[in-house]
Amino acid sequence: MITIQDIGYVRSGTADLATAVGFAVDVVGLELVERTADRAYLRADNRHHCLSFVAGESGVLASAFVLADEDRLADAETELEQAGLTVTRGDKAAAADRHVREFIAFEDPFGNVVELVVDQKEVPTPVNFARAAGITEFGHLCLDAPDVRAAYRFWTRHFNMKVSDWIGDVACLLRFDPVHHKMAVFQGAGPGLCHMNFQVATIDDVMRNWNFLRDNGIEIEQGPGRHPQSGAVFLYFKGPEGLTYEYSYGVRRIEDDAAWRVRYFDPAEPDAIDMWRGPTNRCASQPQLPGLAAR
Ligand SMILES: O=C(O)c1cccc(O)c1O
Ligand SMILES: [Fe+2]
Repeated sequence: MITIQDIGYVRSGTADLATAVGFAVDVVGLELVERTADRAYLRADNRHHCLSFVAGESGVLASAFVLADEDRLADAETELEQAGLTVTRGDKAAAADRHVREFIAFEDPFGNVVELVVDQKEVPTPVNFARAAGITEFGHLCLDAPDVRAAYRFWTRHFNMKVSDWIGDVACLLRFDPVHHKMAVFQGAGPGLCHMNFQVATIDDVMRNWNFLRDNGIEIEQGPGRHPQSGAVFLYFKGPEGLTYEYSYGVRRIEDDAAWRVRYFDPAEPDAIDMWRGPTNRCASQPQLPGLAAR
């Protein structure tokens, strides 16, 4: 069993570094920590970064989770290899590029590249947010997979993940600490990053951000709404090259693990992911729950 302590970062390729960084800073509100000719690192909390852009082909390169130490990393490598996966060890330069001490990489059964890292650099300086979006932290990441049930089996068999809620067989919300989910899998045609989430401090931040995004002509994909699963008030919007961002406030915590009963929501219901039944504007690259076809 591989014990994940936290989510680490999303690493994304971009064909237009300046535009990707401009959006992450000026629109999302993240702090630009470091920028070179072909790299940019952005942060939302005390992690050195939770999002990095690499100049080149656009598209997600990896999603990272944090393990406790190098012995756990070695055990993870063994377990994944025994499960038949190909695992590669990052060399010193690659680790430095990720601001971690050590890492391994593998592809999940659907081709999502996952990195398991040890000692992600912590930056104690308060985050110098580019915009007062109210961000408190990198909240969760959501991967795509064609078979969400199989993804659930993979992530719960080899990792300390538990399902918190299902949305039919099209979405699975997973936890590894008291937060309702820091990882999710949504049905998609192939591998991919469905979205990355940032928690904001208040419901007012969600609504202020909504107005800010609309005033600036940003494509709102869905929300403001309230997820019936985590209870969070959310807003999805689209960044350059199809990267979907989510702000949310008020995610539920599951303090009594043993007492939690997994729930199974019907994706055909109009309130499957938004109890307010608000409009949606999701496009082909996004998971489209059957009940949410453009209304
Ligand atoms: O927060 C949630 O419950 C949630 C539900 C459906 C889809 C999501 O992205 C979520 O974050
Ligand atoms: Fe989400």
